[in-house]
Amino acid sequence: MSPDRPTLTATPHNVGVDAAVAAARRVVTALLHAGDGSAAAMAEVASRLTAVAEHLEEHAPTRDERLVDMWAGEGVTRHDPVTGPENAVAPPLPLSGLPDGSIQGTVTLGLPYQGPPGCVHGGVSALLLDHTLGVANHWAGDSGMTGTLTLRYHRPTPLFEELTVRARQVSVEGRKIRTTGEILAGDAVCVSAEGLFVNKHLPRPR
Ligand SMILES: CCCCCCCCCCCCCC(=O)SCCNC(=O)CCNC(=O)[C@H](O)C(C)(C)COP(=O)(O)OP(=O)(O)OC[C@H]1O[C@@H](n2cnc3c(N)ncnc32)[C@H](O)[C@@H]1OP(=O)(O)O
Repeated sequence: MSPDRPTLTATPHNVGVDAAVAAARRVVTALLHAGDGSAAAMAEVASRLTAVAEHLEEHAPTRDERLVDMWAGEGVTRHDPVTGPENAVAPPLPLSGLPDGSIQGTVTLGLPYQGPPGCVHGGVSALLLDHTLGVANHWAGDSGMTGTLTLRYHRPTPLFEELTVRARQVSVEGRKIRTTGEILAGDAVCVSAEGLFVNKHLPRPR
């Protein structure tokens, strides 16, 4: 971690659930690459994946226990669908704080995130931006829930290329927090976002 670029999201471990989740992401991508035309023995693949799921389910805590556990830490989240190392849905997108108060991260998205041919799904872009704007608010000190998120899709966002996702808090007026952000491919802005967050927090499960 660079001292002038603090990491604002959980760092994945190479062991335990994080390592298993990294393998699961690889499986999701490999399945999509394989498709119906694959020569792989899909019935055997399905059987082995089902056995893995059953093993995990057998050894999991209850859902309520897990919810408490997920929210027990006071720092960054490990389970969210954008940055979380224990969430196989997350690409993941690691985020760092910049000296000017903004935050930024880079990510390369593959086939699981496709919308138009060869390009990122617009809803996935919205997910990345909503979360990044939210983390920018935490980093700035005033945070809340998304009230309104306005997106402009300037040009198709490419898969398989490094994207930069960045955001900054713009103003705080009473409970209303305004935040902006962008997704860029190289120097080109693909998607820009304006968010109106309202300072309100749901209680953590206990
Ligand atoms: C472990 C630590 C973790 C740290 C890192 C984690 C990072 C996580 C990042 C996660 C990121 C992901 C984030 C997520 O996924 S958040 C999940 C998605 N968002 C929601 O589910 C929110 C659902 N809505 C609500 O809960 C409430 O309606 C909110 C909270 C929005 C308002 O609440 P409340 O009912 O109490 O508000 P109020 O009526 O007293 O009005 C107050 C003021 O606000 C104005 N207003 C109200 N609504 C809207 C609106 N929709 N747009 C624009 N403005 C709105 C209103 O006019 C008034 O202004 P004024 O009249 O005073 O001028």
